[in-house]
Amino acid sequence: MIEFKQVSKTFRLGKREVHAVKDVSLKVEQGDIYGIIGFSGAGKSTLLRLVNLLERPSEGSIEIQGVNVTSLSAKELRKQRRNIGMIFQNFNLFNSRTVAGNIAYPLKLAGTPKHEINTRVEELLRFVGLADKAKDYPDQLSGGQKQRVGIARALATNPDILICDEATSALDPDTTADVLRLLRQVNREFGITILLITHEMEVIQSVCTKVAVMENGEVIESGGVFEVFTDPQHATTKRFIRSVQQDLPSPNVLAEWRESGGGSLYRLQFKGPVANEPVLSTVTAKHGITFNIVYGSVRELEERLFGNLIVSFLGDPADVEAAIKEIATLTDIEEVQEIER
Ligand SMILES: Nc1ncnc2c1ncn2[C@@H]1O[C@H](COP(=O)(O)OP(=O)(O)OP(=O)(O)O)[C@@H](O)[C@H]1O
Repeated sequence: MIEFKQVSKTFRLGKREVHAVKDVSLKVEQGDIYGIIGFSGAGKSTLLRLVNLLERPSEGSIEIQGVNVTSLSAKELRKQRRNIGMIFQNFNLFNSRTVAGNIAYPLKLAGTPKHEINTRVEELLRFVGLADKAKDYPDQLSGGQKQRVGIARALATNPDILICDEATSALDPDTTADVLRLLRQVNREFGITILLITHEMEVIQSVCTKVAVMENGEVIESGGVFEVFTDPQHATTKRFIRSVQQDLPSPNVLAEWRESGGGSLYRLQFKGPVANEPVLSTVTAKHGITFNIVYGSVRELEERLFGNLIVSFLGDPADVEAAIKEIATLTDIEEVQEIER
């Protein structure tokens, strides 16, 4: 659907070169909600501008639906752009036009007949839940409503791809959740492929199917959201995941536990169906030991369960060791060493 092939983008600032994107190869499949996450300056916006055809790569190529867009003529580019809807952090609505006028704008540009525009605008207003706001102006709307107008406008020309540039960064958590739900609906009902950039792991966790983590212009890790969340490889990815996942008690609680003579703590991770199985109780009972759950969380990612438990084992040390060995054959287990977060 969208394929980056060894794409680099270098900006020249006088004698200085800024390598905004370095050798990025990524494949966004049809129907994906693909999230690109990274800290400020990682190269996310530049990558979007390359898909959006606002920048040309210094090296490599980008294919959209099998077409190498790096070699298109100006006319072909305009046509291709109509197939890509875009929403923005600051909504980018025309304040002088009504809600209906904003949504109609891209259709007017495309030369759509007036009666068709009216029907389409009504349909889109209903879809985004703003049927009663057609005649309002953007200034009269909340942030979440403005972004709904942005989404309706982006969908007006029936694009195959929707690009979201930090689309929820200016919204509060509840409104963010509403807008993300709407994006999921756009993806499911219309089969639109979504490519989004964000610096918030919550967004990736709640809506994306795939994720790429960027740092210093490079993609340092990518894959299915469940896989990346449950088995992150890179320190930066782990940092992002920690921002949404309370997977350890606070340092104070851990210190208190150790000071009160609490034994070694182990972290168990359960992924997918095994999360439902009583691994701990079965194995500890078999070895004649007991366990204490000190901390725990179970979350759902991409409709799969992912559990994280911090436990201590009580019993004869040899039995505890044997039980831990057996648990390790069934799921991930490691001793909790660190107190620092
Ligand atoms: N037009 C430009 N000219 C020169 N340098 C640029 C240009 N656009 C981006 N850069 C540089 O490229 C690097 C990547 O910037 P980019 O905006 O893509 O990062 P980002 O991950 O989107 O960051 P943010 O989240 O802050 O928007 C930065 O060092 C930035 O200063």
